[in-house]
Amino acid sequence: MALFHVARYAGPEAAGAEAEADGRARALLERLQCRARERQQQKQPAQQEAARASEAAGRRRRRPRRARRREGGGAAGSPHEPKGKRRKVDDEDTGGAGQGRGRGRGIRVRGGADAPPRPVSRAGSSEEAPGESGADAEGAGPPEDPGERPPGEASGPPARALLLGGFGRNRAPKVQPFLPSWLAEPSCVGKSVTEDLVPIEDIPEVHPDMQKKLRAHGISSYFPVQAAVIPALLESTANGFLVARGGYRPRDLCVSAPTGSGKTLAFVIPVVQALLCRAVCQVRALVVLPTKELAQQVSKVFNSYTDATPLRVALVTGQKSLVKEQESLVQKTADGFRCLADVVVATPGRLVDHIDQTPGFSLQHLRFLVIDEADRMIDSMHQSWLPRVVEAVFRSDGAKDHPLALLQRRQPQATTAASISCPQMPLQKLLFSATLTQNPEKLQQLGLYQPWLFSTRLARRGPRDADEDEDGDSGGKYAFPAGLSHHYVPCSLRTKPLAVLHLILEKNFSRVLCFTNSRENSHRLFLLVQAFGGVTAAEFSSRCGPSQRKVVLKQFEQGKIQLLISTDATARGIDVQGVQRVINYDAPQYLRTYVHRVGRTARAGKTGQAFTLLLKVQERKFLRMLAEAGVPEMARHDIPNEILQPLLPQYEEALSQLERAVKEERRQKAP
Ligand SMILES: Nc1ncnc2c1ncn2[C@@H]1O[C@H](COP(=O)(O)OP(=O)(O)OP(=O)(O)O)[C@@H](O)[C@H]1O
Repeated sequence: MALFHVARYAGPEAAGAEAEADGRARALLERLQCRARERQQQKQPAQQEAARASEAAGRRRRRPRRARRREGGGAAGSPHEPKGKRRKVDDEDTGGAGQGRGRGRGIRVRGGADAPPRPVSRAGSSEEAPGESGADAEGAGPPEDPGERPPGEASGPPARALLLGGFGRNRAPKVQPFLPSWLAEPSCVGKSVTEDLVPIEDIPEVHPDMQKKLRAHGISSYFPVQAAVIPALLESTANGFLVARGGYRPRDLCVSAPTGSGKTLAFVIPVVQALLCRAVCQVRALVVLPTKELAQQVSKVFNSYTDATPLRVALVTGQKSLVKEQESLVQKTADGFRCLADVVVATPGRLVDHIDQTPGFSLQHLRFLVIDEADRMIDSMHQSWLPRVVEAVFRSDGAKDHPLALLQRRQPQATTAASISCPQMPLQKLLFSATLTQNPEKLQQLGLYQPWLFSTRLARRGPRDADEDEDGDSGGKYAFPAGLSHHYVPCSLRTKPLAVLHLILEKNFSRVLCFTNSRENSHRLFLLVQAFGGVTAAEFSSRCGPSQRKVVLKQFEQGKIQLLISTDATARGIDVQGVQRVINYDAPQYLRTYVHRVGRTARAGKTGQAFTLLLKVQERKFLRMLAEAGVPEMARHDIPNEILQPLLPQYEEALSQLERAVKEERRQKAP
């Protein structure tokens, strides 16, 4: 854009000869340019300072405001213009130099190459911010007569000129995510439950009586996770469970190992052994699990290792009435209450009910808090069960002047000479899962003390990786049982049930656990399979009552049910012997769900197969998710239409039966 208009200067002098005027104008122009340069050089330090300030202010300003200023304004007298600046412009306007001075300063910059054109006279005053260099204005648009530049002046901005702008947001420096060292450098646990076995006698810390019990249960060697965790846990109870070694608080343990790798015994054995030396029955170990069935399974394992000992195990899941459960926890005596359970296995909701409503139920002597399926339990933290437990553990009985008040448990604080001079029973948290989160933020909710991680998988780079599991994405983060083979079956929505029937009938699959994504899907598939006939099937979901679920699981375990159609209620932890195949009728949305579902087979070193039925639209995403998860190989298993053809007539008949059954159910439900 034009910087100045020589003709306007030429005006008064042009009365005589135009050429003379032209010459004078040029001379004047050169003089002005010289003066401008001189001033520029004099002002350089101040300008640089101001430019820095302006740049900083520019960065703070929001973009639309900047744009407004550029457009409107800066015009002299603009209400947006700072007062000082306006005054300066006014001074210049009245200073007599008029356009000449304006030109001197007019060699100032425009806000940017894309700023809208403005009248020359305003251009001079609108960009009056100190430190702006007019030289750039020349650079911003060609001068009307480039030949009139002073010799040596380049057409581009001079080297020391300051450009307005630089408002572009500077990118914040990238922060490298990092994991706390306990997460980044776990104690590695062997993966193979067939090769990395440790004979029972190689861990002498386990009491001979306990070893005998293990052998009686058919266990001659420890699985890798047990060989790592049992000694670590026993070490923290080496002086009895009341005081940790040296009076120091023991570290909390986190264990991440594949499904079916024996995590349950990894805590049952040391906890039982530690409590065997207790004198008075108190709740010393609390195991919290997400589902009733799982709690029942774990309490069964505790029972099998505590029978013929004075230790008592109570199960509180809501399967029995509150009163019945209360009777298994406490007994009213003449002088108060007597505790009846050393180990309590509970679901979180029912546990809180007992903390609130069971008189005499105390957790003040709790030594071990086991959180099984820990990642799932962290998800249920909104129920606030953990703060309630911790509060109950450190509940004070009042009476500070009581002689035993000194020995009363207090919330742990920093370890100091004073704090260890009066040792108290520690509370140790033990976390177990096949898909333990590595997200430090999530783990922080558990208030772990110097946690120690045992893991079969490689350390992760950063918490970002750890976060991804919730999005269903990961990078080789979970270990799968070695004996598990993964398959997928491409099919359409219509042929999905047929594919299941084909796998069971034609391939002679027995003891199959089939997962759907909702209880409605489970129910309908069950009705359809029943209507089709030839398969002993059952359903397992929240549609069934607890007792019905218990019966179904038992029958499935006994081999009386060929196909168990279930929601994710059985996806975690359930240990049913002899499950040879898992079918994902509905593809799981998240990797964690996949890991747990397929982990119901190929347990304890056995082999198993997992089939996932995939619609065309699901194929790419699902296969990518598993590839990134480190699934060794995903075999494609095509079922050609010709194979399904013979099943079709029976299938069509079953479909119409299903339709009638669904209608009938709706009719019955209708008010
Ligand atoms: N040392 C061992 N030798 C032989 N069998 C074992 C051993 N330890 C555990 N098992 C058996 O392995 C099976 C799986 O164990 P467990 O249920 O503890 O696995 P898990 O790691 O907790 O699996 P999930 O993550 O699915 O809950 C059980 O049937 C158990 O009896």
